[in-house]
Amino acid sequence: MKILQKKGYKVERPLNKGSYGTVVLAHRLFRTTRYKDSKYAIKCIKKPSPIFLDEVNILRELSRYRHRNIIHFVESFEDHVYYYVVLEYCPFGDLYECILNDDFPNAKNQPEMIKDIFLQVVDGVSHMHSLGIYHRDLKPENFLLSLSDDGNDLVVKISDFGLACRDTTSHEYGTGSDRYMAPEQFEEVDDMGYSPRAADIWAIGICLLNLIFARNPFAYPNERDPIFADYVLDPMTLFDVFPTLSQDTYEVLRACLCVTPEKRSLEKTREAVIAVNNWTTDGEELETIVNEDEDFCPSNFLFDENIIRCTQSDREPLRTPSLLTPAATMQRGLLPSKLQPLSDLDENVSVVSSPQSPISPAAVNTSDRSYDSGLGESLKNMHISKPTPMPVNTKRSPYSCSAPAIVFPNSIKGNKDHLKFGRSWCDMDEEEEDNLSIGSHDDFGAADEINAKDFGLADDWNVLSQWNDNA
Ligand SMILES: Nc1ncnc2c1ncn2[C@@H]1O[C@H](COP(=O)(O)OP(=O)(O)OP(=O)(O)O)[C@@H](O)[C@H]1O
Repeated sequence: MKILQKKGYKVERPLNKGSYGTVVLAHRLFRTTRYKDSKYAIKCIKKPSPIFLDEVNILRELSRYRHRNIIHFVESFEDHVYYYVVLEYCPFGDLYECILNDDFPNAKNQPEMIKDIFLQVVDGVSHMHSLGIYHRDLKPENFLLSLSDDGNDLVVKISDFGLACRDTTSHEYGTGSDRYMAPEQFEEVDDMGYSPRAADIWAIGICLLNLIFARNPFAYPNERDPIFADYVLDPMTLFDVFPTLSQDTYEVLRACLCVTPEKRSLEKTREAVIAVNNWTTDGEELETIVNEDEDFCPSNFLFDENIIRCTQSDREPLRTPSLLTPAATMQRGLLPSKLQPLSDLDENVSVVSSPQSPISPAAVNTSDRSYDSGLGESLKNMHISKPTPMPVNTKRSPYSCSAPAIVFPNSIKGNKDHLKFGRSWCDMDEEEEDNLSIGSHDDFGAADEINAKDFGLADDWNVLSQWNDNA
């Protein structure tokens, strides 16, 4: 019995690959009141999984409220190889891809778009926090994009709750993704733990910079990263890292990227976002022109095929796989095999980097967390020497240059060895001979063979295919 077919799903194609498995697009073979949509995303998580049960429990709770900015969970089941998590399908992929593909009109010509997206992120995070749920891995890959029911609005959905927790104080350090982690979350400084709520607020501040500049400010939030060290001394050094950063944007960052966790506030962040007129200083003229000519309309943007590329299965794998900490994964024999292909990140980074962002492939060592945030490499390529630390209160240092390109190193997930996997919710009787159907049909019903290699989606999909062959 093929479990997906038995459950009423037919797999169309892989969508993307995360750290714990492959996400596929499936359509419903038959509709009922429960399954109103024709298409669903199914996250296939290879067993054993240290995150599955927590993720499903949290998704289940969140889905009771059907908040528009939180991904909707439909159901979960399993067979002997995989756990399956069925989610609403977000046809426009994730924010990471949009940023890298330059699908989003940048900050200067679509300021309202950035504002709209970011306010939705704030809304989703506020809702989650009001339920006592903290995400701990907020990053552009985990913001999916969909359309409102009337088709007029772009809707952001927060997804991937694999690292979410309910603890108001967490002691799981190094959980999340380096570039998005709050400093107190990155490594243990004292025995006091950290607030996952405040850590989420930091992460969305980094996401805002991604949205506006397609760059990350810090490789990791530690003073070994010279940009972060400068930032701790004086947050205004961000004006050097992002020379066109506007004062309005800086005011938003002051509310969410405070080094002191207690000073971060979602409410203040929201207020500051609402007050933004210009995200960058170089867009003021253009903004006026755009705003005069045309009202902002997300649906125009979304349906323009030349602008947006929806989720494509031929795209590159994710740049931000979330991992268990190396020691924990190796001990458990859980090191995801997709770790090895991460070296291809280097080539892709150079492709997607803007011309003024001279990060060379060699500059980004994804297997080693000791790389710097790229400024040193940038300076080397620009034939100028590395700057000495900036004096406090200097608004512009002599080394103004772009921040490193948005590159996404490994996420490090906390050790969840303690988790046990209950099976009460699943289909215990459907564990044999279950497999994925890999035949797909185009819109006209023509069968189409899926070739995993073409999609660049490595191991899991190959396993699924072989498994299907052997069935
Ligand atoms: N509901 C969905 N609709 C469309 N695409 C989706 C959906 N869910 C996931 N995806 C795609 O699959 C990717 C991986 O999903 P997800 O982040 O849930 O997996 P993961 O294994 O937990 O990844 P991570 O490495 O971030 O921990 C997403 O970034 C997105 O591109």
